[in-house]
Amino acid sequence: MDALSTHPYLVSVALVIAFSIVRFLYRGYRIRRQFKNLPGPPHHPIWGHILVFADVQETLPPRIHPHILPHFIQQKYDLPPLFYLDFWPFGPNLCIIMSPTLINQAVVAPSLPKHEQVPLYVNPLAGKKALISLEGKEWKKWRGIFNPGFSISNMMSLVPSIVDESLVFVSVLESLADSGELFRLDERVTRLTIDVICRVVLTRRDHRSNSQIAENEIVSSFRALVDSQPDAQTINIFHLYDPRRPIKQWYYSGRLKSHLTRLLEERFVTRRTTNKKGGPKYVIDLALESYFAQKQAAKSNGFVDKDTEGQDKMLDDTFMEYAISQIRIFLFAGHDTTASGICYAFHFLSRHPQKLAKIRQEHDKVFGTNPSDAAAMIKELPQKLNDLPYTLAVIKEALRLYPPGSSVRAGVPGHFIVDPDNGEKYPTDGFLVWDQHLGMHRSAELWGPTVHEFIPERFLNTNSSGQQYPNPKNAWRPFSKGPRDCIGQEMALLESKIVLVLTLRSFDFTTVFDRNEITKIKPDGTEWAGRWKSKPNGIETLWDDPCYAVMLTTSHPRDGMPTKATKRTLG
Ligand code: HEM
Repeated sequence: MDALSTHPYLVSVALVIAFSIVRFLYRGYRIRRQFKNLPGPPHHPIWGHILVFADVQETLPPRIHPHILPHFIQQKYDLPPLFYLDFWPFGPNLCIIMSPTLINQAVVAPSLPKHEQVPLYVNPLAGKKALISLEGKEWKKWRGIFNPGFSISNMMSLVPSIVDESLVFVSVLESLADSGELFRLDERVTRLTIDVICRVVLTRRDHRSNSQIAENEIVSSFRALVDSQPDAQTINIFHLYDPRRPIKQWYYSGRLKSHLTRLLEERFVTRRTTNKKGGPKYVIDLALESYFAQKQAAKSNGFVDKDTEGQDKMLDDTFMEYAISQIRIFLFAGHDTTASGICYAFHFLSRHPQKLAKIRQEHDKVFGTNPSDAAAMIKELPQKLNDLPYTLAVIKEALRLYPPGSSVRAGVPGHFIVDPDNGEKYPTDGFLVWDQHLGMHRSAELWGPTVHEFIPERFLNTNSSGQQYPNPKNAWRPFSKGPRDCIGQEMALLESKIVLVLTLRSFDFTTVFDRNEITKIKPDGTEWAGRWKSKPNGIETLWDDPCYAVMLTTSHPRDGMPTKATKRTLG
């Protein structure tokens, strides 16, 4: 009797396995072959670029953020500003672009669709309707609805609210300075940025989230969700495929949704009575106005939306679903990005006393020499924030050296990136096209020999010819460029300016990376403790700085930037 008739199931299973292996190998062969004539590091017929990645990582300190690696790969193999990396089967294959002219052909005109990795990562945190992963008409409609709230003119009207939240941060710093303790600056600033987002987007004075001084249901559910994301730097499959994760995410997502629903309903009822004419408009109020205006316009054109027909005077389910997703994405995309920029501004200034003196002088000039006058002045005349070119240059330089994020797109069949200098065409189909902000910001070819130095002056006098420090066109792009650029960029810049003005003249900051000291930091709700593991290479700095960016769900300064604050005595 043959095997087929005695063990039919076993034979079938064996055939399926054999077929899958052949398919896997054939796929691998085709993918590896794709790289034959593409620019990139030396390519191995079996390992692709996996060993290149491991080799370069070996020369770097622990836990560096993955978006720093392509820069070092490019340096080691002297690669052009567009190159490919083959990580199959461990991840999508990459088309890495570090040139403004080339990347604009993927994110500006045209703007390619987001890569499938974006919703995969974002949806558990923000739901399926978040702007960052929507496409086409749906994205356009909802971006249009939320744009007015984030416009610079509306943000200016919300400056007093941002100042109020920042003053809480100042009082937190005062008590930390009084105690003399070491604390994680990143955590304190992150709580501030969460409070600012909640305030600006959603809540009035009486509904402040106050996460800087107490626990808050929305903030704790949101942070539990963020913490539930898998650690991108582990290959431990028990962690990566932890079956408890979806349950945790479902639970916290549900809690967040019910809190936000209640707040939105309250806000809907009170907004007509509390919104003064010409007064500040919270982002959600303006979104509601745009939404109802769009609905009205559609109705006038004879279009009836069956799902929301008859709900003109109430919050309909469609608005609720999208609004909740947007609030969640604003919290997610806006909190630690802004915090990282502010922290690095503090850090670089503390390492460059002359630049610190220069920014303090600017604040004295615009707000007078008594630091405690500044808050009231900003509230009364928010336009004064436009008179701070050096402060803006400091923030831009901090975001240049450590951009918190980047942008990833899906290559499409038939779309090639064309090098205008030589007409060379580069395929995008099948690749994750990576708008590599850090690589671009750290390119000596673009920024000159001082590329790794903290020189805010490079963003001043951009019109003068023969500049000492080049500031190449479109090469500064922490917020990305094109139609899918960051909706919250004006808010992030305004908030950063306010925080620097309210703190720099009152405090000195020193970062401390002595391991013995770091272990003494009081528990602060963060996951840093126990995350540090020295590497055999003994390297603990990057670009001569221990405070490099690491990955903890998103980009953060290493160890949360352990800092000591001291009060300044003004003479
Ligand atoms: C320094 C602070 C910030 C940085 C560096 C930053 C960076 C970015 C980048 C690079 C993108 C493009 C992402 C992509 O293409 O996938 C983006 C998009 C986005 N950002 Fe920000 N962001 C910051 C602050 C904020 C704030 C404060 C908010 C809101 C409160 C926000 C909300 C968003 C949203 C909703 C998108 C998606 C926009 C769309 O696809 O239409 N961001 N941000």
